[in-house]
Amino acid sequence: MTVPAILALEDGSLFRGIAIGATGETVGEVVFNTAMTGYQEILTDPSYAKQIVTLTYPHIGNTGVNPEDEESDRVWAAGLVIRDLTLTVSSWRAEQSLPDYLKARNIVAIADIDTRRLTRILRDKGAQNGCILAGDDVDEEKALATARGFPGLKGMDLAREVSVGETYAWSEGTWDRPTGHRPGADPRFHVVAYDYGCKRNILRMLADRGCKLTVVPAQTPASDVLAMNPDGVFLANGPGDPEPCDYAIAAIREILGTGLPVFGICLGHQLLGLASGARTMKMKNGHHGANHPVKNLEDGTVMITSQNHGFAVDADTLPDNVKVTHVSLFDGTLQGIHRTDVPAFGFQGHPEASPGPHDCAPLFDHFIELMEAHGAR
Ligand SMILES: NC(=O)CC[C@H](N)C(=O)O
Repeated sequence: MTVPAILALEDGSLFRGIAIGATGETVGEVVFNTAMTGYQEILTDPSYAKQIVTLTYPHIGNTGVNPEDEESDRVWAAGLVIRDLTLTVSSWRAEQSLPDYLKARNIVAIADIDTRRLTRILRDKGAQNGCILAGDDVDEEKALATARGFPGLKGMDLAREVSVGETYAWSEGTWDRPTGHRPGADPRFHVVAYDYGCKRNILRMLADRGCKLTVVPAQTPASDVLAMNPDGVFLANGPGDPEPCDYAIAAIREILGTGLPVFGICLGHQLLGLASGARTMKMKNGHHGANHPVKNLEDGTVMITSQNHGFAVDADTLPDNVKVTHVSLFDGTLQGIHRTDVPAFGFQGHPEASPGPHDCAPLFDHFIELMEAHGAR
């Protein structure tokens, strides 16, 4: 027995399909992600809070779900939109199938819709607010009104909502441990990581490189972080608009003033830009995928990167002490910055991948080099 579901966009577009997760209602900004793998990592990435994710890859569910692929302790995406759900994999135990995973976590999701048509609308008009209703009595007018009632992500501070409540220690590494360091054994650096919505693979990749991590809530004052005597400070990815996160911008500015090495990823990179005096802006489409080419302006090389952002640092607002290190070859937007006066840098993409290619892993090594140089002084 299939259960009906509808997706309504604020522009009035309607899509009729079937429910593959929980029944009920969800609302958020609808974005499309072009990655061909990694739906579980995408769903559990806290950066997707209040976003409904459309996967452009048409056939989803083939690989089931498993505990190793969780990027946080829950699903953060507000909903899921797919073309075609794999229903034929009979070998999955119930807890390993995508629909059961979504139902157990109360995530509303829709399948059997024309995701190409949806993606074209999002590409032409930019990210749209939308609503999925799933159940036997779905009401189109209600879905449309709910979509139009969503205020949009601009101006929304979500980092403080998704962040951890308590400080905790992290020492687990990745499964393949490319650097040969045994995570947790004889750490060389103490890194304090601001959790604005941190993905676990970032922490693992730092642990691989000899970092002992203390993960702190988004609103932790700089003085508390400095009292932990870190060798470097990491600024995590996270959801929402960076601009209203005034507590984070103030803390980062104070930390930058001490000359400690600082590394920011995605939201962390945007906050580093704001703390350095630049502005951020909302993009028309944003970048969500695992195949985005990014050029390193220092050596001319191109990396294929994993991306998930809807805001960006505005390249026209950079102060003199911030240089551009990377740009997107899709749309020319700013992808990386480095401060010229202090050892601080940020990257807009997701060098930890999960999902995605590993081309950007050397960015983690650069943070280690900055901490080595800082300690040697
Ligand atoms: N992955 C992230 O950290 C996303 C950053 C920010 N929320 C954006 O959409 O641009």
